[in-house]
Amino acid sequence: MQNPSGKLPLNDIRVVILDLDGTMIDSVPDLDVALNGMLQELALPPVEVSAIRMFVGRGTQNLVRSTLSVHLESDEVGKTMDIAMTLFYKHYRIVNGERSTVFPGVREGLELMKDKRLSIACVTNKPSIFTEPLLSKNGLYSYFNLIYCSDTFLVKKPDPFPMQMACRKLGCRPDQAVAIGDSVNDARAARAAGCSLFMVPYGYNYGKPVKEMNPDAVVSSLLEAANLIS
Ligand SMILES: O=C(O)COP(=O)(O)O
Ligand SMILES: [Mg+2]
Repeated sequence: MQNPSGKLPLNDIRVVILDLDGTMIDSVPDLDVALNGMLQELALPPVEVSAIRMFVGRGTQNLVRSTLSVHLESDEVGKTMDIAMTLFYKHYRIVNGERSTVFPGVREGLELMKDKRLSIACVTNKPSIFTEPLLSKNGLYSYFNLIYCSDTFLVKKPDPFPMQMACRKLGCRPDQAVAIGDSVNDARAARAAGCSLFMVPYGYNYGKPVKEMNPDAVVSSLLEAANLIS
C-alpha cells in the first residue's frame, strides 16, 4: 500500500463509491466469449484476450468499437457498429456472469464497510442490463444502497456527474466519499467530483500503473481499502 497524500486512514467518510469491472469482478473472460462470438458472426478473425483487457473501461460502445478496429478501417467500423452492438448484446446476455470471478477480498471488504455503517454505491460504465444480473449472480447485489450504470444518466465516467449524484442521493458531501476503482476513468471522475480516491492495481487501466493517477492510496484489495476508512 502506498500513501502519497499522508492522510490515511481517511476520516469522516460516509459513502464508498465502487467501480465494477476490474475492481470487484474480473469480467474479461465473459467479454472475451461475447466479443469473439460477435466477430465470428461478422466473419472477422478473433481477438486476443490480452487486447480485450486494454479496451475495457469507457463503456460498451467503446469496447465494441475498439474490438472492430483491430480488423477494420475506421469508415468500416462506423458502418458495422449497429449490427456489431446488436450481436455483442446478444452474446453477452447469454454468457454474462458465466466465467467472470469476484476478485479476492471483495466480499470481506464489503462486509467490513457494512460493519462500519458506510453506505455503498456502485458507479459503473457497464449498461444496467448487464450490471444487475452480474452483481446478482455473484451474490453482491444486496450490498449496494445505490447502483448507477452507463445508461442511468446521459453522461458516464470520467464525467463526475454520476458520483456527484451518488453523494447527493446518499446524503453526504463529496469530500465524505471515497471512490475505489481500477482505471483513469474512475480517477478523473472522483477527482472532478471532489471525492477521495483509492485504486486497485489488478484491474484494467490500459496497461498504465495506477499510481500515475495519484490516488490517495493504491490498495491490494477492497478489504485493505475498508481498513483504511474510519
Ligand atoms: O464497462 C466498462 O467499460 C467498464 O465498467 P466499469 O466502469 O465497471 O469498470
Ligand atoms: Mg473498472
